[in-house]
Amino acid sequence: MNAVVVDARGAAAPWLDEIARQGELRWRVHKFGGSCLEDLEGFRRVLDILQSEAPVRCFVVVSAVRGVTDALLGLFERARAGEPDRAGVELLISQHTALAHALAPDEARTLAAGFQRDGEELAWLLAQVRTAPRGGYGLVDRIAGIGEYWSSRLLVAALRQRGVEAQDVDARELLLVEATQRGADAIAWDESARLVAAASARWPEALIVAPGFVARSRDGGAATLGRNGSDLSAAAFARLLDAESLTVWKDVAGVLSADPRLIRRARTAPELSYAEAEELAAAGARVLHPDTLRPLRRANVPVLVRSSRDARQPGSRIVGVPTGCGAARAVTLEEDTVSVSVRGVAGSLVLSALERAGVQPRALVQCNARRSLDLVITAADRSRAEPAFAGSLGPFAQVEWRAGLALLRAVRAGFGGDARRMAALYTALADLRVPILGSFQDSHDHGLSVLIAGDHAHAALNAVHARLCHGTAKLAVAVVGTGLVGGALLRQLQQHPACGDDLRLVAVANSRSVLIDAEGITPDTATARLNWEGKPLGVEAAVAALQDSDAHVKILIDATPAESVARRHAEWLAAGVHVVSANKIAQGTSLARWREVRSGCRAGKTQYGDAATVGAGLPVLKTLRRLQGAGDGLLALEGVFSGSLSFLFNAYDGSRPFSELLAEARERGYTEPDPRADLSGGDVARKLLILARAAGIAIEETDVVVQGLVPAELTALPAEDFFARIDEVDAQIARQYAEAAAQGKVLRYIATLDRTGKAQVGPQAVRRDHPCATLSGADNLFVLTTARYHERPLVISGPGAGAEVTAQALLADALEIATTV
Ligand SMILES: NC(=O)C1=CN([C@@H]2O[C@H](COP(=O)(O)OP(=O)(O)OC[C@H]3O[C@@H](n4cnc5c(N)ncnc54)[C@H](O)[C@@H]3O)[C@@H](O)[C@H]2O)C=CC1
Ligand SMILES: N[C@@H](CC=O)C(=O)O
Repeated sequence: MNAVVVDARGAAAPWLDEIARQGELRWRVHKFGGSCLEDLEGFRRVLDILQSEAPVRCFVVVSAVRGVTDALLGLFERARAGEPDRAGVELLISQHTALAHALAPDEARTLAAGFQRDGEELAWLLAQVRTAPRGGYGLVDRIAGIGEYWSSRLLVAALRQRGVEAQDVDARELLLVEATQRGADAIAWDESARLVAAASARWPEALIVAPGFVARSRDGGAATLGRNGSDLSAAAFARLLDAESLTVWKDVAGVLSADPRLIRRARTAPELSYAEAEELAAAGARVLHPDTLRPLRRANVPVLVRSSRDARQPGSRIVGVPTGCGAARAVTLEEDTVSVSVRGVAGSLVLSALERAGVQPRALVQCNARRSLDLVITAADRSRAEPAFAGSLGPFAQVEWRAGLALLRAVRAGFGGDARRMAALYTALADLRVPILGSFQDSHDHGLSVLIAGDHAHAALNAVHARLCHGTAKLAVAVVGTGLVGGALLRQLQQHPACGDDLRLVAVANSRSVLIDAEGITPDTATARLNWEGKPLGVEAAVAALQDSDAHVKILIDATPAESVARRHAEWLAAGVHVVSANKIAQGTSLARWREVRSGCRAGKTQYGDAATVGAGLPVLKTLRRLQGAGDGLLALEGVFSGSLSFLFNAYDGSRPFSELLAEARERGYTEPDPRADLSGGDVARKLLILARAAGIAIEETDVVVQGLVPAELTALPAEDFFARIDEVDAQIARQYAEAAAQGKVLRYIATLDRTGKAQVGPQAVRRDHPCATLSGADNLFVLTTARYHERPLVISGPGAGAEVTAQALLADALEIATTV
């Protein structure tokens, strides 16, 4: 079956039919720059990447080995100066021969012989340079392109050595260029398309490798595509092959949100539009040349920019309509600029004067009504612009210059129309007390530029980048525990609209490993990445990641049952990290530990989110605290505080063993990781202690009378042995149930507390119409009698266990802290 090919260019493109006839599989084009092929290790990384691509149809475009094109141009210049450098030629031959021996021993001799032959030809060409017409420049394309041929041959041989079917093709037989044009405009698209279609019909189902940078001019001579020409070659092949994608492999992780030399925390922009990427390129970001993007944009071929040094990273994706969060894709800074304000003449006159002087304005605002034009040019261009104005603007023009400025640009489509984003930019500058001397929205609305004094430039870039590109960095979160509750939390985080923007997940940990990513972890991928990339660093590493983060609010979420994690809560709180916990140990064990948490909060001016620890997020603690705050003291508290025990006793009627119901409660995620924590009454006792202390009743663990359901001899057994003897629990429950039934009652696991601190938890036989007897599922019940809720108590009831409700309590606590800090 033939693939249906739609010509995204909207023009007739007969060659596409030919490509389509060759089968359903679309090509993926890969481009490896010299930085990827810098040495043996670089080649090996490239080979690994390509091996993992099979069996997709790959068309690979390669640059010369790093430094080789410059070396060839150096040889050319020395030849022009009459200093032929035979040793330089030999050096290149031996460099490539060594690579051949290491990468493809089976074909090394043939490759070496080829390099030697080409080397002889190179030496001959260099010898002709001095006497050749046009100062030898007619030969430079033949000389400069040799490196690409050599690296493509090396790569093919190395692939074959690894058993990958590969074939090299000569790009000079496929890409035709007009000598009079430059960049993408130079490519003779229709003729090149016919050549590619005809050649590709003969290509086997193999990986094809072509040298980048080189092409053929219409007169049949060798041509090259200029500096960074390999990127353009790859873009041209991607368009001509109607490729599924073009991946440009570099030594950086993608398109960065700022110049990494200025912003240490510059991060990879996950997605950009072609226009945004072009805007960045025009603003000087060394990503992809706009010439590379233009043909792809027209053909709508997605471009991936990835690092061959870390092929696991997804890199940046450049597409027609990007999605994703983040207020700006990137922030750029042009230093050494000057502003010029011209009044009293038509703007068109000013612009043509600049054009004649060869000066490209970096930003401009025209006000027709006031016949004024404000524009920004580079300081270097001023020496050409000033005389041009003097000669052509006439006597009425008022020209005002201001030097020592910098142009800071936030790149993102629609930025200038989004009040929230603009406000974020202005606020970042206002916080630094940096005056905005002018603001310029580009005509295509791909971003907004502001003009500031040059001496503020770096601080301003930092602040704007932190505010716009790092999410708003309002809230950084570390999640410890990725089990039932932690897993549900990660899913909820993924769905939350603030995620990735205002809220950044910087660390995830479980009992085995920790994953840190200051740029933000996509919650969806967190567990997979933790398993794959995590390191056994301990929870402290997650806390350090929070502390390193530039977010305004840093929150550690504890979704573990671990004592070792709970033990550190107070310390982290004191160090400025807010803690949100489902883990009840820090507040529900000794009074001293509860007090440490309180003093941690005071010392670090931090908050402790504990809604999940009682009633799985039912608004019990919050209500109790509000009553306390208003002077309404607790007189008594009674109810069912365990979701799992509620479920067990609501369902138990003697027809199924208690242990069978326990298995179901575990399956539903109601029990503690070790269900004996529930059956022993320990979990309920912890909740009672947390509630009592929140109500100002400072009782100790030993003050709670606990009657459990686990026979004493089973409490200390390893879990496996306990489950092997679970029928002993069944027998005990069956007995207690029968005794209660004989009195016309049912069993419920009830907690009680009075204002004197008398506290107990345990099974009770209650009448069938008792409020605790009328619950269903895993519902909890909290009956609060207070000074003001005296005649009729305040009752809170609802699901008291389960991963989803518990996770939402954690998330809600974290968001509440973020908004109240
Ligand atoms: N299941 C429920 O309905 C509710 C549970 N909770 C509490 O939530 C917490 C988690 O419960 P589940 O998710 O059911 O447990 P789980 O056993 O499914 O998951 C526990 C997670 O914590 C990690 N962990 C254990 N020790 C650790 C350590 N020392 N350092 C780092 N990570 C460690 C484990 O690797 C695992 O990822 C418990 O404290 C539980 O009491 C609170 C309210 C309701
Ligand atoms: N295991 C607990 C879960 C919530 O804390 C319970 O059963 O209530």
